[in-house]
Amino acid sequence: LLIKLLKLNDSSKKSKKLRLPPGPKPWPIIGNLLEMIANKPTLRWIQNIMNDLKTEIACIQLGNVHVIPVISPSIAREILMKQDAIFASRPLSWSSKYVSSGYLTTTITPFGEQWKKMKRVIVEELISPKRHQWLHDKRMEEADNLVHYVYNQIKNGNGLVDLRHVGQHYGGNLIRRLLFNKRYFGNGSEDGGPGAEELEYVDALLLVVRHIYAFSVSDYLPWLRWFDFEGHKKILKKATNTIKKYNDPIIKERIHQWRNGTRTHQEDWLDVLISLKDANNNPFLTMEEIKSQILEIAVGTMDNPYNNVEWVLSEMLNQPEMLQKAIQELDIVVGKERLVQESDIPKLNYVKACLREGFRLHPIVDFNIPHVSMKDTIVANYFIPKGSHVLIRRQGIGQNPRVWEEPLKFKPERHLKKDGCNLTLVEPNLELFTFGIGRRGCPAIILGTTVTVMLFARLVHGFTWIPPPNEPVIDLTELGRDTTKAKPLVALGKPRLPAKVYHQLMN
Ligand code: HEM
Repeated sequence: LLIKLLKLNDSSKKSKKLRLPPGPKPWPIIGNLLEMIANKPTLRWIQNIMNDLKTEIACIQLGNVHVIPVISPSIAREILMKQDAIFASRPLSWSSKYVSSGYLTTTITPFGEQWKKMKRVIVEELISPKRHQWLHDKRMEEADNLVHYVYNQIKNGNGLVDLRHVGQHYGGNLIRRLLFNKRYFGNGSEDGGPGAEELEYVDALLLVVRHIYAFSVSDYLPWLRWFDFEGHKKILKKATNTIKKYNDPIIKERIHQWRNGTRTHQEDWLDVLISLKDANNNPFLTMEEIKSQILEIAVGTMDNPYNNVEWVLSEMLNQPEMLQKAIQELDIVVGKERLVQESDIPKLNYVKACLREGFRLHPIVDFNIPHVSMKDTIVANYFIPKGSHVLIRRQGIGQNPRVWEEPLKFKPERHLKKDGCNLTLVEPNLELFTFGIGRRGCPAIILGTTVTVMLFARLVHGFTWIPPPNEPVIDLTELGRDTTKAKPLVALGKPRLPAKVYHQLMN
């Protein structure tokens, strides 16, 4: 025991010699929380601190938590590749516990057996290449509905289309199709658009995304956990309950159908989750696990594709020669007699270069999901205490002037490889941050890529887009509190393929 204590003392002396990354001087107990409260939005406050200190890694103390924002690819690699095992946990917070029904899920669940169990289920059972193939027709159904809906909106209106709305509901439709094999919870809408239920559902999913890691004071001072100063808990409770209001009766009914033998054939992810068995042939997942994992998947798949496509189209409407290049590629690969198919994706390198550029310049949130250090460690010669929350800043990395030439310019060409081989949205060097890497990296690279490319390619190949008359140059201002576009992208659309291509969708 004595030797152990001496060793511990020695290593703690060593680590104390090392400094924490630079950051504002913290107050006792509360750290920099007062500054955080006084400098909303927190994202901009943290960006300003790093800019003022000219640092690529910082330390901001919120209560007793060291928050470590990072904008350097090499430091990100040190954290997510070299020391991946140390940084493989997630924060404990009221919000993540509530949304995951007590950490029963994958993405927001801290490192441990439950996370391992659920991640294995996702990787092996829901998104394996074989399962991806199995779900192909369902994805195509929603890709067709996307074109059908936009076509109807143009035909029945003045040609103006809210492309944020379209992208969000394509994401919502797709995830409901994969999870529950349905587009509508209620009667839906004949033109292919959302009904009142889907509008409520998608709004609730987006509210959860926005508030789950929203820097609530009570998450950093556990003795204040009963308070809800910012109102985040109220919003999260309401949004989570709205999602459950739609999901849970379907899940309950389906479990009942499998148990009483009225359902025997798997059609979607929900059937797969219910049918999993343990070594004794008992259900592998409890009803609570299925409910919370389904909620998390719905939340986690919503935001990236629509945000990426909205920004990329906005940038390209302001630089029509780029839009023309993408259309040219699509016309060469696909022609004008049919719609884009998933099998075209490997050949659409310019299209993928545009989407990569969107992920570099305009990721939906600057902060990646926090990674928590499970022991004291050293990164970039700085001391990182156990329990620190590392926030890889996706936009900080993507716009880092040390890494990218003219970092604020939208230039898809920078991603094109000379050998013309199949470009992907992945960045193994972390010089941009799309799916992450390592133990906590996104397991759904194929699905995420497919959804994003299909949304963009179908919109650009199926329709001609120009800015609306009242906004000849698309306003590229970001919302203050996060990196989404301040104003939804509305553009003037016109079908560009022969009428029969759209009419086939109506039959
Ligand atoms: C374009 C679409 C998508 C993008 C850009 C994306 C990006 C990300 C990112 C950045 C992370 C966090 C990585 C980290 O913590 O270091 C993540 C985690 C995750 N994503 Fe995705 N994602 C996408 C789509 C999806 C889809 C469709 C699913 C469906 C199953 C999914 C499932 C997950 C899961 C389960 C995790 C958590 C992994 C863990 O904590 O172990 N993602 N994703």
